[in-house]
Amino acid sequence: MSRNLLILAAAPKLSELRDTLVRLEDTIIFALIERSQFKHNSKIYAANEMRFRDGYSGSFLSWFLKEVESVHAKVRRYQSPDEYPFTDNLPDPVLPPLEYPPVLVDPQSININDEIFNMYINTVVPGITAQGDDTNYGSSATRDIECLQALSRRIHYGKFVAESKFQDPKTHDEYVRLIKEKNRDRLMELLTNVHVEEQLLKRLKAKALIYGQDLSTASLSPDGSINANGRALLGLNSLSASSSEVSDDKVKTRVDYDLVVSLYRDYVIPLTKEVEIEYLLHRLDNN
Ligand SMILES: O=C(O)C(=O)C[C@]1(C(=O)O)C=C[C@@H](O)C=C1
Repeated sequence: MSRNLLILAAAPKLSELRDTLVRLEDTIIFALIERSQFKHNSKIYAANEMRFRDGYSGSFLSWFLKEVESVHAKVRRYQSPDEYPFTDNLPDPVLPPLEYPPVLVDPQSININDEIFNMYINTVVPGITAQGDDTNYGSSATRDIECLQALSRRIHYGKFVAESKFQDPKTHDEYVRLIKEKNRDRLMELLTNVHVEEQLLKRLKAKALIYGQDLSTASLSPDGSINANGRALLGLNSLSASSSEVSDDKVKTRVDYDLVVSLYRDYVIPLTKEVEIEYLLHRLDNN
C-alpha cells in the first residue's frame, strides 16, 4: 500500500458514492427544467452586450457568477472538497476554516470548470431552450448558475469515485501499477463499468420523462388521483411495467429527455471519467 494512503481517511464506499450520483441526477434534471422555461436569451452570454453602469465589459453571466461565488466563498463553500468555483480571486471566508476528513490527495488541484462552462453555454443552453429573447435575463442567469454548480459538483465527484476505486483492495495493486506506467488507456478500461453507465442512461431517460411532465388539473380526478389523461401525459403508458424501458412514441416534456440522455452520455460521464483519470495519474505524486 502507498504511504499516502496511511495519512488519508478511508474513502466512502463506491456504492455510497453512486447513491450520491443518482441523487444528483434529480438535481440536474430539475435545474435543466427550470432553465428551459426561459428563452435562450443569448445576450447574457456575450461580452459587451449588456450595458453595465460601472463600465464592466464581460458577459452578464460571468459577472453574476463572480458575484454569487464571492458570497459563497465567504461562507466557506469552496473549502468543501466537492465544491469547485468557476471564477478566481475570490474573497477569503469570513468564518474560521472547517476541518474536512482528508479523503483526497490535493483536492484543489483539478478544476475543469472552464470546460464545463463552455460545454454548458455552447451545447446545453441552445438545446434545452427556445430560440429568442424574453428579457428574463436575471432569471435565466440564476438558473444557469444552478445548472453549472450541479454539473460541476457531479463531474468533480469523480475524484472521490477514483479514490474509492484506488483504495479498494481488489484493484489497488493494479491501479498502482498502471499509475506508475502512466497507462491512461488501461486506467480508463479499469475504471469503466459499462453496465453501470447503461443502467444510468436508462434511469435518466425515465426520470427526465416523468419529471418533465406538466400535470394540469385536467389530468386529475376529483379525488386528486391521476386519471387516464394524466397517465398518458405522464408517459406512464410508455413505461413498461417491468422495467424503466421507454417506448419510442415521443411524449412532449418540459425538457427534451433525449437531450438529457445525450448530455450525460456525451459530456457528463466522459468528463467524470476524465477527472477520475487525472486524479489517478497524480495519485502517487508525493510518494
Ligand atoms: O460509478 C462509477 O464507477 C463511476 O466511475 C462513475 C461513472 C459515471 O460517470 O456515472 C463513470 C464511469 C463508469 O463507467 C460508471 C459510471
